[in-house]
Amino acid sequence: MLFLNDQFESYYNTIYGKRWAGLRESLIKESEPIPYSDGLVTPYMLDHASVLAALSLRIPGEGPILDACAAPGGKSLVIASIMCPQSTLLSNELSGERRRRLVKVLDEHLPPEKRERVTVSGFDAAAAGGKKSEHKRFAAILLDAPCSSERHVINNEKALAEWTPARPRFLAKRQWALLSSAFLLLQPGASLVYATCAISPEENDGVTSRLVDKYRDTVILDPPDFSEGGETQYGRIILPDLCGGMGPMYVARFKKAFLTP
Ligand SMILES: C[S@@+](CC[C@H](N)C(=O)[O-])C[C@H]1O[C@@H](n2cnc3c(N)ncnc32)[C@H](O)[C@@H]1O
Repeated sequence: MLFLNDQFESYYNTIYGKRWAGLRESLIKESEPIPYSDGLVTPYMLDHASVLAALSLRIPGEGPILDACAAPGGKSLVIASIMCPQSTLLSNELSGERRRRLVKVLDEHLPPEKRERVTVSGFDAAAAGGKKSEHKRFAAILLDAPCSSERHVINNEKALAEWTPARPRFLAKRQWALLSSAFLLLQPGASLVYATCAISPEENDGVTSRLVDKYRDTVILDPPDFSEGGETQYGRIILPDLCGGMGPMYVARFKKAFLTP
């Protein structure tokens, strides 16, 4: 079934030009998740682009890792499967209902020795940076932020009918609150990955550029290592039209510098 919204078409046509028709078609097709099974008790179905995003996080030798927006838990499983024995993972999710799903996913897929090092919490990750006591707490942070999710919107009649350009604008603001908060929670020298499944650059690079501008003395851009997709100004984006149906997935990676006195 093909749904249409003129504002949506015009917004993405302006951004992607001639590429939009093909990209649109690829977003309408169902994604094809594959079983991720490394270090898990039972495989979990994940889009390969999500695996690449989670694997982008530089895993510390020790210390607490935060998955700031974790439900339903696919990326937490990937991180838990590769984290070092001296590390713990805090899988955080604001929504109570989604948090219950997260716990179930972790319980079902992680072996006991990994599961006992993963804790689930439910704080507002956008507000956590406002607490000085939380600053520099984490040795690595994954922020897989709530986003435009155009692949969902384009396939959902109601969501598409309700779409206006205010949606990416609103979500970019929400992502900025989350990203700037996450940066404060990060230890000097630690790795931060900001990922979304949005194709709107107002989110993605638009949000990353605010971090780079605001913390220019302490943010170090650390582009992700994977080669899938294309480079953007600050990160990489995997789009389904040119990546065999994978994605969308935008990934930017940063390190926090040690400030010299
Ligand atoms: C893109 S989804 C995360 C997907 C997840 N990382 C995975 O791989 O399965 C974003 C999640 O962030 C949660 N969220 C939204 N705002 C939040 C906030 N302020 N603090 C914590 N979680 C939040 C949403 O409820 C949603 O479950």
